[in-house]
Amino acid sequence: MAVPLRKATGLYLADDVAAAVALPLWHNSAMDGYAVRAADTAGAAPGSAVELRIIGEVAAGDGVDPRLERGTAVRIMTGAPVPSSADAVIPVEQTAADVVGAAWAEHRVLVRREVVPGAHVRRRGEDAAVGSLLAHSGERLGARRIAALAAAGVSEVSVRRRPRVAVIATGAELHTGSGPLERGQIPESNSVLIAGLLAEEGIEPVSVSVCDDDAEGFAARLAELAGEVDAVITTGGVGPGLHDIVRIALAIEPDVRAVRVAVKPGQPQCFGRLRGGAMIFALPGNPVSAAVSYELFVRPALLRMQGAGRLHRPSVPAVADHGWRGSAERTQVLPVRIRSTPHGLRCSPAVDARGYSHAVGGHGAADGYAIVEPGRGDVSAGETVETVIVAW
Ligand SMILES: Nc1nc2c(c(=O)[nH]1)N[C@H]1C(S)=C(S)[C@@H](COP(=O)(O)OP(=O)(O)OC[C@H]3O[C@@H](n4cnc5c(N)ncnc54)[C@H](O)[C@@H]3O)O[C@H]1N2
Ligand code: MOO
Repeated sequence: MAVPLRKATGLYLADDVAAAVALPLWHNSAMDGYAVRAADTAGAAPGSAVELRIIGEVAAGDGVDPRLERGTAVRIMTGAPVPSSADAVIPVEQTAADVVGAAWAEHRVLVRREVVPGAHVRRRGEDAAVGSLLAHSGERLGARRIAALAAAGVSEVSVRRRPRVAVIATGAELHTGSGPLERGQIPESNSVLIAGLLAEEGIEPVSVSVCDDDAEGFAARLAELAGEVDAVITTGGVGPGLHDIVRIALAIEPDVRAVRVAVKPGQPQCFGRLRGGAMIFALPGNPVSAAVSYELFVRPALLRMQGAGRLHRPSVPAVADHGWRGSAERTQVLPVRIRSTPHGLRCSPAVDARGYSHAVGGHGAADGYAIVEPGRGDVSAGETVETVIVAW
């Protein structure tokens, strides 16, 4: 879909974008000074100044093109078009004026240094030629890229639309109101987490709801959403428990699989496509498991739906400040605090590595995750691990 450039921040390009005009648009001055013919400054030196006659002035925004004859100069300001008959600019500081004490000359300027052709001239197209590609399909339109396109005369871009996403947190224990917590109740946080993670990607969920462990009500809500949205993200209810209604409701879906992924935390999940058309990402209820699963599986899928060229964040090595217990058979994804030092990144566990799928508090202080491959065993202080920074 085509959108005005100024409304496209955070969206992904559907097409390559070429410069509509050259950058810079025309030869222009890099300095406040005098436009000259470089040849006219031949022999100029501190002891033997060359005098040039001033025939005019060009300020930024002026459309004039004064014609320089031999031995003449034009006052010119930064960004103004260099007269077609000039080939260099001399900064005002490298000249002397015809009035004692004045910075700028009125009629004649004294030049005390030779200049070469092209000096202080920003050449047409030196940054980008007309028609050259400034952005490519699949790239995210950040502020810098948008500014580049605006400068190159682009006013509209073709982008992929953001996916429509619904979020449902499930669990009879979840308390969303402001009243007192009864025994067995906990404040609901997963829908806040998932809606927030979506917002970080620029996606405003079309609906966010919290559902108690009523299997029929959940199935009905899911059927309703399946035809309306591109993806449904649920949390909780995927374990083998008696009340794990998400797993139970999804069992009748032919294109949804219940899996146990080899990641700690985040084992039980259900993924696939609902009969109504939407993708379903049924994440485990433990808050850190839900966050890790979103990062590993949901975020890349949502980026893919938008045609993004980069699906994964870069992983960066960091040295462990403190050791921790590893995970024998599964890939361990450990919330870590990360700090930058003159010798590189350092990391330390933000949670107790022995068990943290529930540790929503420590997870909140994490800057990223350490990704420890299966079979590596415990990580000792001083060892290097790969980390992915998710909040900084
Ligand atoms: N017998 C077994 N029990 C469990 C297994 C297993 O394999 N066998 N797996 C464990 C693992 S690992 C996980 S993860 C969980 C997955 O269970 P569910 O997806 O059914 O999650 P719940 O039981 O609904 O909740 C787990 C935990 O998280 C809290 N929670 C859930 N939703 C929210 C929310 N929206 N906001 C805040 N906190 C939430 C919930 O209170 C539980 O403490 O199963 C294990 N058990
Ligand atoms: O594998 Mo569960 O998702 O740890 O907590």
